[in-house]
Amino acid sequence: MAHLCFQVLSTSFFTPKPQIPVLLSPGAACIKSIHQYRYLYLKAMQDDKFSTPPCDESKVRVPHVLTVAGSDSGGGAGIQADIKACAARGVYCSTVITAVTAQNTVGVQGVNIVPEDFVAEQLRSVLSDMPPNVVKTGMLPSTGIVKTLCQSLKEFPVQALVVDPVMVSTSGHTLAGPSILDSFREELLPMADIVTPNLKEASALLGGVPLETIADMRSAAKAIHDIGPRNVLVKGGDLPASLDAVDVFYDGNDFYEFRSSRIMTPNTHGTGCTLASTVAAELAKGSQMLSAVKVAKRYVEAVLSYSKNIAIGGGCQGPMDHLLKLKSNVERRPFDPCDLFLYAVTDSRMNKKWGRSIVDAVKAAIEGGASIIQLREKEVDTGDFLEAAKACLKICRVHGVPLLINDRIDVALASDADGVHIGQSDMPAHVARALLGPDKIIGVSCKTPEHAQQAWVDGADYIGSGGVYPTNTKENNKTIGLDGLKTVCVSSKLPVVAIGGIGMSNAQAVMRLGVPNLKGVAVVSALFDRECVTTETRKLLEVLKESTKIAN
Ligand SMILES: Cc1ncc(COP(=O)(O)OP(=O)(O)O)c(N)n1
Ligand SMILES: Cc1ncsc1CCOP(=O)(O)O
Ligand SMILES: [Mg+2]
Repeated sequence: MAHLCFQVLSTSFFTPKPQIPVLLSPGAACIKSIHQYRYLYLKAMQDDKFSTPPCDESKVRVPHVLTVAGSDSGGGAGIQADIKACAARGVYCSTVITAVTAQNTVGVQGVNIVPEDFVAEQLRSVLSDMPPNVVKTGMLPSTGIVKTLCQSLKEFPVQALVVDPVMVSTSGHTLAGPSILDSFREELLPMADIVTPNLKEASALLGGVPLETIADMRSAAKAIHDIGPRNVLVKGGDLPASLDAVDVFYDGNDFYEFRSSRIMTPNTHGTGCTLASTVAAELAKGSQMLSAVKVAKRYVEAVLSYSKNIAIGGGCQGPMDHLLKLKSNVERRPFDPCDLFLYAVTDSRMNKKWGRSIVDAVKAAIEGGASIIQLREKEVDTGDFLEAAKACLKICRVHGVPLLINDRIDVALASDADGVHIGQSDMPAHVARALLGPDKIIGVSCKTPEHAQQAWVDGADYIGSGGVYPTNTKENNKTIGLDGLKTVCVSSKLPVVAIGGIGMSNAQAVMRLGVPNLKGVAVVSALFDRECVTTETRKLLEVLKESTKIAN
C-alpha cells in the first residue's frame, strides 16, 4: 500500500533539520500522485530548501502546530480550543483563520467566511517563516479554501497533517456543506496522516451510509482509509445505546478500539477540536501516531471530567475547560506571611505515642487556631503519607489553612498540597521551585544571613529559623538562640518563622524581639506531644496574641 512506502528516519524533531521521509519502495513513482507533497518534501530536502537559517545553538526549538480552522466566539471549539489544547500540552500553536463564527452555548448565530486569498496569505505568512511540525485542520468552509490549503502544503510540506473533517456544529449548524466533500476526498484526505471524523462526518465522507454499530465504524474506517489517509480514527461518541464511548482506530493494517466510560456532562463543546489538536501536539513532540491518539483520548477524558460541572453560558452545550493543571493554583489563595503566626508542625512519633492519626492531629490543631500546618512525618511509608496528605488537604482547604509537606516534594506534588518546607541538606530551593511551579509555597530552614540570602535568591516564600531554644524533637540541631534569630531576621528579605523549643513559656520572648519580618512561631512538641492538641494550640494562640498587643 502506498502509505507503507514511507518511513521516518529521524525521531527527534528538535534537530536543526526536519524529519526526512524516505521512499523505500522501488515503485515509488506510483505513489507520487497520492503523497505528492511528501515527494516534494523529499525533493526539497535534496535541494536543501529546508536548511534552517544559521541558528544560535543556545536557542531551543519548540514543537509547533499550525491550526487551520474557524474562530468560535464562545471560546469552546475551533481555533480557541486548538490554542488551549496545544498550550496545555506544551506545544506552540500558530493559527490560520478560515471563518469567524458568532456562537455561544445556545448555538451558532452567524458565520463569516474569510476570503480564500486571505486564507492563502495567512498560510504563506506562517509556513514561509515559521514552519510548523504539524498542520491540523478544522472548519474548512469552502472548496476554494480546501484547495488553497492543499496547494500551500505542497509548496511548504510539513511533517504531519491531522484532518478533523468538521462539517456540523454540536448544535446542528452546518459549518462546511456537502460541496466540500469532493475536495476532501480527492485532495485533502490523501495528504492526511490521520483523519478524525465523528459518526456523522464519517457517514458524509462515505456518501451517507448509516453507521450504527462498532462493526459499522470498522467498515467506515477501512473505507475512509481507502480514500488515502494513512490513519483513520472514527469517533463513536454519538453511537446510540452505548454506555462506553468507543472510538475505532485503523492504521491500514490493524484496528484498535479505544473505550472510555461516558462522562455525563453537557460541557462537551470542543471535544473534537481538542482531540485532533492534542493528536497534532503529541505528533509535534515526536510521538508515534498510535501513542499520540492514546494520549489525546486520555487528555480529552481528563478535561471532560474536570469540566463536567462548570457553568459557562445559559445554553445546553457548555464548553470544556482545558487548562486544568493551572486551575488548582489559580483557585488557591496566595501565600500571606501572616499565615506563619501559629505554625503547627506534626510529628509521626508523637502522634503514635498519643495514639492519634495524622488527620486527627491536623483537625485538632486547626480547631485550636493554627494558621498553617506542616506534615513532618519522617517515619511514615510514602503511600500512607500521600493518603494522609490528601485527607489533611481536604480539611485544610475547608478552613482556608495552607498545608505544607516537610522534605517530600514528591508527596507535595502528588497530593497537590500548598507547598513544602525544605532544609539546608534537602534539594536546593530553586530546584524545588522549578518542580513545584510559581504558585506553591516554599519555606527553607536558615541559620545564617547567608542561608537567608540564598533562600531569597532561590525563590522561597519564607524562612524557618532555629532552633531558637534546645529541643529533643530534632537531633544534633545547633541552637542559634534569640540573638542568632535576630541576626537572621534583620538580614532576611523574606518573612521569618522561629522554630525550636518554643512553647507557652517562651513564645512571648520570641515575638517581642521586635523585628518586623518575624511573623510567628513554628511548634512541634508544645502542641503535639500533649494530650489535647486543641487545648494547647488555643492556649498558645492566646499567648501569641497577647505578645502582639504588648508589642503594639
Ligand atoms: C517552619 C520550619 N522551619 C524549619 C524546619 C526544619 O526543617 P529541616 O531543617 O529540613 O529539618 P527537618 O524538619 O526536615 O528535620 C521545619 N521543619 N519547619
Ligand atoms: C524541625 C526543627 N527544626 C529546627 S528545630 C526543630 C524542632 C522543633 O520542634 P519543637 O517545637 O518540638 O522544639
Ligand atoms: Mg528537612
